[in-house]
Amino acid sequence: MLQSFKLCNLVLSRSFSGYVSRMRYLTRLKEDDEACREALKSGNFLLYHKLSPLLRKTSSSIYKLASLKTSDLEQILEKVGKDKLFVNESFLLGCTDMGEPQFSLEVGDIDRSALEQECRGMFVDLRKAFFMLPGPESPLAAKGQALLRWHQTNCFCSATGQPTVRNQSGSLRVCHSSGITYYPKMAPVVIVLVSDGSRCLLARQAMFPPGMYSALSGFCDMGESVEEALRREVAEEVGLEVENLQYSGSQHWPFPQSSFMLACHATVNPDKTQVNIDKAELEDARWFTYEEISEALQKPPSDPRRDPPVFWVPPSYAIANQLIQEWANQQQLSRKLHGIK
Ligand SMILES: NC(=O)c1ccc[n+]([C@@H]2O[C@H](COP(=O)([O-])OP(=O)(O)OC[C@H]3O[C@@H](n4cnc5c(N)ncnc54)[C@H](O)[C@@H]3O)[C@@H](O)[C@H]2O)c1
Ligand SMILES: [Mg+2]
Repeated sequence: MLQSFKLCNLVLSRSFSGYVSRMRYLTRLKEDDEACREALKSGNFLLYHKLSPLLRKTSSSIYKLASLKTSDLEQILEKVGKDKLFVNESFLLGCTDMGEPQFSLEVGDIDRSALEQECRGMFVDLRKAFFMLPGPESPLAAKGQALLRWHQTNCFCSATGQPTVRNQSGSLRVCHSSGITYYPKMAPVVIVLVSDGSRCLLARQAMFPPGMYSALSGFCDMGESVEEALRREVAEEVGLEVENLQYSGSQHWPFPQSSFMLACHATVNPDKTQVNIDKAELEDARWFTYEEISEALQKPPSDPRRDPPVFWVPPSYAIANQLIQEWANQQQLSRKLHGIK
């Protein structure tokens, strides 16, 4: 069985591009428990302590996700008094560009400082880790946490109350009593940057850090399209009617519990820009000029413990930042065309 699996992978990697063979390999690992157990023997593991990922400082003093090989992880587990079979509790995350499988493992029931010492790293709250990690590592850290959280909160069938059982990869859980299969879920959220042609509309919730304003956002209701959700959210939160919706991109967002952010641009009639804020949702919503936005994009987020609350926008790992950046680029281009400095 294993031999034929390896042969099959070899044939795949010769006949397809690297990307296609990696995706086919992952599909196989998701569906085939034995193949996944085998992959655990040569995996890369991200560790989480009560959902905080393990980071390590590199020789060039930047922080990266600590990725442990199977043999290293087994040795560490034995040193902290845990059976090395604990590795099998990991969940499949993906694979590296070299085709090595990646897993996440929750180690919250092991002594944190002993683990940090053995791993030469530290467990960091995910929100803080986002500020410390290089750009491409944040989505992986978020995915690892989201998958662990989903399994921790879906141990029982909502129809029967009976325990659900995971497959080896962690791509699903089954209730053997009802036969229901549960798959990891994300809640769709629309996020929209509204423009009146020369200004953009940003808002803040009372829970945001002082001074931070972001694009309008909201969870999609059951049965809604992205376009419907977006028009409704803007109407509800600031009392405006948007038009010209344009898709920009998407992002998995681990807070509060795995959202799927769908980001768009939209415009309003420049004669109808009076905002009427829903104070239950938002503390403030304001129109910002190109000058205010480009200044905010150039400065790092302020530290609320040190700085007075000045206006700033979400950092680059948040899709709100992408929307704001795109709007600023578009404004810059149109100002150039019209000879405005
Ligand atoms: N990545 C980014 O750039 C970015 C930017 C803005 C918001 N966000 C995320 O988008 C999420 C939603 O934005 P919002 O707060 O403006 O939404 P919102 O305007 O829909 O208001 C949130 C309220 O909606 C209700 N709600 C409905 N469905 C929900 C669900 N599935 N899960 C939780 N609450 C639900 C709750 O009462 C909640 O208090 C936020 O939690 C935030 O983490 C991400
Ligand atoms: Mg909202």
